[in-house]
Amino acid sequence: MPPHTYHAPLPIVTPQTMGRIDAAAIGSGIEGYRLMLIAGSAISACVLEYYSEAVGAIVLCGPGNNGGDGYVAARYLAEAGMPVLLYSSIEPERLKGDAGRARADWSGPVYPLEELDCMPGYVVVDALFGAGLDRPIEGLIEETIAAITASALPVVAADLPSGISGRTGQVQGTALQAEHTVTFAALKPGHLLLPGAGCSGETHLVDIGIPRRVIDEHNEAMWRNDPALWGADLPVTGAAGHKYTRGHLCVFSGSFSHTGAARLAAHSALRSGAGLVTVLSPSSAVAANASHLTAVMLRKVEDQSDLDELLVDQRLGGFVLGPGFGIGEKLRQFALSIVKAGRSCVLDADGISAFSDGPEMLFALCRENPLNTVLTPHDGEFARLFPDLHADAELSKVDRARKAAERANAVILYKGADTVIAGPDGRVVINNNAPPWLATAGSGDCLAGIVGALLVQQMPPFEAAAAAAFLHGEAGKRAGEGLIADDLPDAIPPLTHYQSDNRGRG
Ligand SMILES: NC(=O)C1=CN([C@@H]2O[C@H](COP(=O)(O)OP(=O)(O)OC[C@H]3O[C@@H](n4cnc5c(N)ncnc54)[C@H](OP(=O)(O)O)[C@@H]3O)[C@@H](O)[C@H]2O)[C@H](O)CC1
Ligand SMILES: [K+]
Repeated sequence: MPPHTYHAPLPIVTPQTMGRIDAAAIGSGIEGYRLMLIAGSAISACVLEYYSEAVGAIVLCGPGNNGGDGYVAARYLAEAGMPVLLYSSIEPERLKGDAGRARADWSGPVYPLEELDCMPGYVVVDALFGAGLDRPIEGLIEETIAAITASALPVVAADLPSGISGRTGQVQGTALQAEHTVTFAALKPGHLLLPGAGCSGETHLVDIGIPRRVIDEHNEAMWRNDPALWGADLPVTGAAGHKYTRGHLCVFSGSFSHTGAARLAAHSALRSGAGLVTVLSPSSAVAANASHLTAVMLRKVEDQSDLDELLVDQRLGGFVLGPGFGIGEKLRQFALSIVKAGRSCVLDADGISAFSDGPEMLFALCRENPLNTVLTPHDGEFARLFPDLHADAELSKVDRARKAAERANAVILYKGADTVIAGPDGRVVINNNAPPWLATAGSGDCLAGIVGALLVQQMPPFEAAAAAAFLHGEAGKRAGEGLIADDLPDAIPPLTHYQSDNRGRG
């Protein structure tokens, strides 16, 4: 298969920055109302494409420019011959600026929201709130959302489903569930972070005429995960390559009854291109591991002196520590000596929980040996390691991951259906290719193995973590619904499929 050529990764911006982008575009001579006309026409086009059989459209307009988009969409839908019923949450005379102009250009009746009747066969256009939502929805609009939800009418949202914070993806009081969301110029975190991602349905990103240059000037170092970000950093196996040039990864096994996790990670690592993979096993588990391993090698590592001996071999480029290992002093000492030795280290599962009571020494060592460590917490593990960040309701998952990466001096791969990867330098990607059935026992062990494999193949850790999350998602899709973790390693796609020359990298 030929390598993909990607133009550019999709930037993600917060609604606050989007406001600045709008202002900059308008300041450079682009007329604001023109942006609204294109936005409204895109919403109308979405309705006509997906709901051409609808009896009509119920358009709900709010107090700001999101409502303005609704008036424009209503006009285009009516011009296309679709019956339109338009309801406003405020007296229409109060609309100002571009939204006021959009209202003036709408020649049909405007009904107060109180009169809304969710008639069967209609499609709802939600233009109540977009980027400007800044507090919980209550009162009449809350009741309206409840009525639409109860009616099960399909919803097309303008910019964001009303009630979803574009910055955090969190529900502000209550929120509409859209089948389609039409957004403008750039994705917002709320389209990709849960629960906003789920409420958005299918998200359509529309170019409304804001130059890419203006968006790039306001970039927040945040992208949707995409091979365009890391395709050029994927390891290339040249004709002269041999197994040592492809890196040697070691994966620690747990004790006798906890060996499967390490083997899943090890198998995934080999499938992700590591030249050699060795499972490091305590004596009690050597027999159990030996009976299951073929291409993966096996070595006894019982205690610190065994590990010290191993660390003398510079060819052992990286370690995966945590899956099935057990929480305790042994894990902490192993982790600290690996990081101290300047080796790549993926700390997963118990490898994270073991530091709940005092991660400072680990974080300090990571500072001395930057670009070596990747932490892969799920939400519970994140809460154990960064309780203050986890408890801060003001922070989005992106904010939490960023602050954690900065504090830990390590790459944070914050797992979930909306996995966020953050580097200590502030870069962030949000991954959105994981199918729901990827959430299965052992899936995280496979992911840790993929990260480790890419690290020992000399991929920089932020790119390695982002690529691993993406490959893991693709493997989940390839293995299909009903997969178990044992299926995942063999479903990892070939890396060459995603190699690129990175022309799009900004
Ligand atoms: N991105 C683009 O390029 C374009 C986007 N457009 C659309 O414009 C909106 C953003 O418009 P804005 O007017 O800034 O904000 P909203 O329409 O989302 O909200 C309007 C006001 O609503 C009030 N508010 C906020 N939360 C609540 C709440 N929970 N209950 C009641 N009222 C609420 C708030 O005003 P206050 O004075 O009451 O504080 C908001 O200011 C964007 O999403 C796009 O759809 C343009 O079309 C141009 C191109
Ligand atoms: K909306």
